[in-house]
Amino acid sequence: MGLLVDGVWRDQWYDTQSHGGRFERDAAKFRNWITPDGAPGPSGRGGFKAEPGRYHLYAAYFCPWAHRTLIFRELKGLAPLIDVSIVNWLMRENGITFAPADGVIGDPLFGARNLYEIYQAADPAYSGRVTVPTLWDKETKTIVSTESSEIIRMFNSAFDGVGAAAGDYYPPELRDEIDALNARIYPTVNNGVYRAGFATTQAAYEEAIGPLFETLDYLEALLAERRYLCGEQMTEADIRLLTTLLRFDIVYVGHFKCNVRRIADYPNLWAYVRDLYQTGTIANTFRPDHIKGHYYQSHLQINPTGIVSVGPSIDFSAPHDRARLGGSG
Ligand SMILES: N[C@@H](CCC(=O)N[C@@H](CS)C(=O)NCC(=O)O)C(=O)O
Repeated sequence: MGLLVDGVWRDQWYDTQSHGGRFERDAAKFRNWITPDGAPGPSGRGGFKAEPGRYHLYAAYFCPWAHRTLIFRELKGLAPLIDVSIVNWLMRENGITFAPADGVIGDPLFGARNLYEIYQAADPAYSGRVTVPTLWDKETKTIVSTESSEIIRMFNSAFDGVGAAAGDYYPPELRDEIDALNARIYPTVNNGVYRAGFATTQAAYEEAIGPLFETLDYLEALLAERRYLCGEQMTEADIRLLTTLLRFDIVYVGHFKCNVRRIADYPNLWAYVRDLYQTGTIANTFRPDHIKGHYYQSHLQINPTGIVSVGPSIDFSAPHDRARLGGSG
């Protein structure tokens, strides 16, 4: 676990001391966009035209942010267009690695052993965190983006003219609603579990736990009436929530102390997770062994023995009965 400083790897855990025990996530530094014609996107520079075979996605099964991109790659049928590497779940002194193991897909471009080598290839003087997902451009030999929320937007539409599957998960008429949901769910739920788990003071932990369960309670009520967060159509907001909910009972309840309630205690949220999990080929992207291995074995500050919990046993393929609320998933 560490970061690059002027292109040199340094093994170092997150600094919470200077923020009153709070975990504060660094903003992603590569923020370019793939667009249909290579014109610049909302941030960064242009020159990244959507073309089959041009881009490579470095992803992880363990990571909720990378998981979003893997799900979008499935939903949009992008596997034939965008190759993928899957990193090892263990994150220790060399950070994220390609150490061979079941489910790991190594780096075909550089034969890298560690993800930081990809960042050094993009910018030999890079300073900052080295994270998954990382989207690489083989043509200009640089990193396009390290921000999952933006990578899924690119995957949603940029490749539509070059062979992506149909489907718009950020349709114009729902954008305001999706943006509002994301604005609440990201800080309190997606990042909220990390703010609880990585807190190093009681106050910082409690500061995260309250809003986390308030939002889950709110979503539970919303999903009594609606099959998906925005109604009958599955959107980006659902996928962003799903990757956190899939990890909740298996790691966040125990490892991150998010144990006021389990997802299994919320009838609507729990059925909703099963519904989404059973949609299309989403289940192919879910590897609970990588997820549990990562959290319990990589965060030795929280779990110094590195022992991985055996339970709980959860059947995500059990019937969900959500089709009664409409929609087609
Ligand atoms: N803003 C990034 C966050 C990605 C992120 O933090 N990924 C974690 C794994 S779950 C990571 O790579 N951590 C390594 C580190 O922080 O050094 C995104 O959403 O794409």
